[in-house]
Amino acid sequence: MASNPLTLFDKIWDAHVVTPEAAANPATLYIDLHLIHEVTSPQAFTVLRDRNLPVRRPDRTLATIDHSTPTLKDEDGAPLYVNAQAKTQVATLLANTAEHGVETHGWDSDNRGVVHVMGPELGATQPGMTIVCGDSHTSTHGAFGAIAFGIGTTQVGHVLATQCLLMRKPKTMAIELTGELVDGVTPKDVILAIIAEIGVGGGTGYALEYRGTVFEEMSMAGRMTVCNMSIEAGARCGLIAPDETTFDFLRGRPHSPEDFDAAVDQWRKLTTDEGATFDKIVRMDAATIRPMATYGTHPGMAAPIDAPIPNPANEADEKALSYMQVTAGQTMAGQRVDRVFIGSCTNARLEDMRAAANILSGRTVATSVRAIVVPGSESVKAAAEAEGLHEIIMASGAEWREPGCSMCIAMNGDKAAPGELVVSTSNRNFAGRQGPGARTVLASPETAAASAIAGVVTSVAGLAS
Ligand SMILES: CC(C)[C@H](C(=O)O)[C@@H](O)C(=O)O
Ligand code: SF4
Repeated sequence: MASNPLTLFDKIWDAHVVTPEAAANPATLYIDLHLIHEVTSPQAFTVLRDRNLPVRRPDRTLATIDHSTPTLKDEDGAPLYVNAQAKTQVATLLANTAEHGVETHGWDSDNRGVVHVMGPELGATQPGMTIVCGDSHTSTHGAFGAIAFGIGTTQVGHVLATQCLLMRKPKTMAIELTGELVDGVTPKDVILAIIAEIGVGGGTGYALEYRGTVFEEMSMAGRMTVCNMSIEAGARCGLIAPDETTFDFLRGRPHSPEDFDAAVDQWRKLTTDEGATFDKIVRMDAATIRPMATYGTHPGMAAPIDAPIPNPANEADEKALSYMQVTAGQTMAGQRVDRVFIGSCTNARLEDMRAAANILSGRTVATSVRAIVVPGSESVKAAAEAEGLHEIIMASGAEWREPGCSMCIAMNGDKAAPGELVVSTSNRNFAGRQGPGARTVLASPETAAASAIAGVVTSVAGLAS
């Protein structure tokens, strides 16, 4: 046992403290990587300009355009912006990053993508780092054993100017999954089950560490899906200790360390020491998890697809069920589907595209359903097309779009109509998230694809072959 056993979170935190926390003030934390996108950066750059400040470390800043970018182009290949505001946002980011010398993946980049898909693909996301972005799903990058969390626009300005952030140290919570997953249960089902168990506020004030064989055996894409939704449990961040799977993923990527083997030697130390204590431990049996779907208006309102929707616990739950047009005792299985969205920083990696294509292959999307498949990045799109996945997807009747946040946030032209039910692989099912009055059901790519075929919510197992 180490003399002073530490959690993974503590090790990374301690290595980045510039000035320690005191009763009166938070710690000053050094930030290794700052990811930026067009929605939360414009004001921050304006502040820099007003104060005549440069970007402190352009080399530790990486930009993309994703939220406001349309997923459709005109005949000449020009993006079909939904409105002038979206176009301006993108133009503003490109101008700001050009002025400050920040590496930017705009329309002309083969690596442009949703920020949380792109960072890892470039190898910019690495174990042991502190990573921030003006975006709540920055927790995704914790999949590599990094402390990664979302910040507000004011803080984006602080980091651009100083490469540091003021922050109080969160408490630590271990999420230990023991036992084996049942066949057909995906990482998305795992994280939806975890949030259903601990609640949308269950992680508030904590950094989560996902532990146990289930996560050790999970692919990087799966780990990113899990860590992505840590924020939906209220947690600041969520992380998984790096291992051979992590190192294999990062080897040879554009931003990976030059002396890779030396880096791996350091990264191997990034585990929670035996005997280290967490402020809280949650234990769950992996074998009890089933394919999940949400039935309400926050990600914690999730249940196995075939299980009865629970009785509302309070007025808010009642309102949520009424918004979703479902009643307690019904199952989500069998609910009529209008749209399917397979995409977002939760589930738009190559593995997710493969999972969707695998279900759609040789089948036809129900005539009553409009399904869109949106790769998370240009690299995912290219890799999927090289495998012919786009052809399988389009042959089923689903649309194959340009990379971006798309219908996850509906600020780019992709949205559902009032009352429509969308089975979505994204991470938020808040009222109106996918368009005013739209009803969102969060699920895995497998479930979303199966539901597109069936025309009703169904797990893959429930799909008549
Ligand atoms: C637009 C952005 C600030 C927002 C976030 O912080 O997460 C978005 O990405 C989301 O998923 O709701
Ligand atoms: S895909 Fe959705 S959750 Fe992810 S960054 Fe974009 S809007 Fe946010």
